[in-house]
Amino acid sequence: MSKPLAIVAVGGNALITDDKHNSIPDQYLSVIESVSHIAEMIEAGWDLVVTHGNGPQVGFILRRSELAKQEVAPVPLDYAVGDTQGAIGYMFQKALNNELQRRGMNKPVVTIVTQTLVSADDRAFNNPSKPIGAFFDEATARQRQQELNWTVMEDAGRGWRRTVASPMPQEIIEHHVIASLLAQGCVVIACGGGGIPVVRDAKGQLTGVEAVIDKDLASALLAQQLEADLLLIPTGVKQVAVNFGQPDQRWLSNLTMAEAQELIDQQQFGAGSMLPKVEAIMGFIAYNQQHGKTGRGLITSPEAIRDALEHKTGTWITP
Ligand SMILES: NC(=O)OP(=O)(O)O
Repeated sequence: MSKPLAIVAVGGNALITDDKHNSIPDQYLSVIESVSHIAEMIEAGWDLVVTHGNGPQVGFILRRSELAKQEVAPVPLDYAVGDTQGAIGYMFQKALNNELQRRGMNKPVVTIVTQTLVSADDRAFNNPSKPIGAFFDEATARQRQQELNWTVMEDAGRGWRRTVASPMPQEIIEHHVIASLLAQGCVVIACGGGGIPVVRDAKGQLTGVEAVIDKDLASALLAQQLEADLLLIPTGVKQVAVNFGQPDQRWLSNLTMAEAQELIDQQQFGAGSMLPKVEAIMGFIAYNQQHGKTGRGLITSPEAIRDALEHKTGTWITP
């Protein structure tokens, strides 16, 4: 009997504990911490694809490129996404290799440069809404907007950031390769930063485009294409809450699709924080409902994954 398959989608922000700890070695320490929980799932019998965000990191690459523009040619955004797939994938690959070896598990780990198909007509290209890079105060963000032609926005109460276009993912181009590697017993790291956004012309040729895809949406699409049993989105809290941060805050163990939609309509989930996670999982569940599949969705913190899989905590989203 084949093992159950989980897609685990780790956020790029989760690798950066605060703005004083955003160096590559600091990020690697965060990766080491998160892979210990991921390795527990592998030990418990799951096949795994680890996907990851790249919001802060891709912004850092663009900023380095901007600062060095007198000396070296700039990095186009699709290549910057590719750069983050390599660098963050390397962190997860190395840390997972070491953690599995420490646990006596001989399992290959591999990172796949992943392209994600988007539509050239996606209206997101006219409305840059994906925050990337560092957080600033409003005055600094506005200054960069004027001087460097950035688009900027306030990000979920945490500060101001640069924004780029974030079109809807339509297809994970390499999903058959990922499935084949899973069948060979590999742990696969894929869809980094939501995948490198590409468009396909009438002759089937792919061209990279300047955007950053939401990693939760790309992970949900990959979960559909691989017919995964679980889409797991680790985040900063053990459970989703209603009235988050208020005296009447209430943690949720289970959310049906109808309940989740009602809470979205009540604007209970923050744009750019819990909302995209809930919506991504709802998209996965809706696809499963339409196609007679049973895959489920779970939101919890990395350290609570084991308990959440035993339904002791976490928020499960179900039909
Ligand atoms: N690409 C992406 O969604 O990255 P973050 O999760 O880091 O924002």
